[in-house]
Amino acid sequence: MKTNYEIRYAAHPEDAKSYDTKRIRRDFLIEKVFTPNEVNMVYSMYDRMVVGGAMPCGETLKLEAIDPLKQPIFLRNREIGMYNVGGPGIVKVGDTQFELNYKEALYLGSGDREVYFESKDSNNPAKFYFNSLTAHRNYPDKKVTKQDAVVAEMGSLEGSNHRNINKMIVNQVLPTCQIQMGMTELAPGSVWNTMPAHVHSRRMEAYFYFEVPEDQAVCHFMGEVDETRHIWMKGDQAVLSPEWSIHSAAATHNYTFIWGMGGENLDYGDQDFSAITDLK
Ligand SMILES: O=C[C@H](O)[C@@H](O)CC(=O)C(=O)O
Ligand SMILES: [Zn+2]
Repeated sequence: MKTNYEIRYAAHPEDAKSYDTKRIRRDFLIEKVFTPNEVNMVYSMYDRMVVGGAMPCGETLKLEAIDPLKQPIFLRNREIGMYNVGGPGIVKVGDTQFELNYKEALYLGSGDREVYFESKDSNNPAKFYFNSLTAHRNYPDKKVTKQDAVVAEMGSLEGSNHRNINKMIVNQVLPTCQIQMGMTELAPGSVWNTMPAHVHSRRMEAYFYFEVPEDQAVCHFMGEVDETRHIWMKGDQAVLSPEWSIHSAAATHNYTFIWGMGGENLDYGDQDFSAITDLK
């Protein structure tokens, strides 16, 4: 197995205004989340969230304590939330193991346990997408499925944004230090997420898009309300959303995405919305 990581620094919104396409993509887009038998991580300076993916194809992959942590064990000072977006998989943590099927989630609290990822069938590999944030106390590990979710049905087909927001690793379901994660599924015919758009300067966020057909694309919008930019994305890619940025997308097909947040509070509803007609 191999672990790859990179550090991403945070940007001032005044500076980000002048970024060209290449720079926006380099700083915010995470193109390669999954590579067979590798663990990929981006250590972001936005609330020190680590965004990554593990795709075991016959090998057992370890969640290694990458150098920027300066810790011997990944979970020593961190909690992690993850989703399996591939075939049936197993996550081993200490003496316990969790079976995660498609779209099932797992929260692991901080503490000195090693984490290993496995697939049940290397021909149909599991793909674990994860977000990790610093944590200064332990909360119990918990597998979370859609049955446990707090579901918000939003939008309409007429508005091209009919979707279910499945709030899964959130404070109504289980205690966490910082992380709040969920999965939003768009109905066929709907392509817009998070419109009207919002910001929450109390929390940063990461989006991971999947269930996007190979020949289709997602146009993710970011930036300040009156200074937006876009990033064209494919399926199985993630994007960082600074605390000053909107985060919304339209695609050429319906899709599903996983959102994860960290920062000042655990209040999902603490969002500052802007009128659709105020976007520039
Ligand atoms: O702060 C919350 C996040 O941006 C998402 O949960 C929004 C979302 O899934 C949607 O409206 O489709
Ligand atoms: Zn948000």
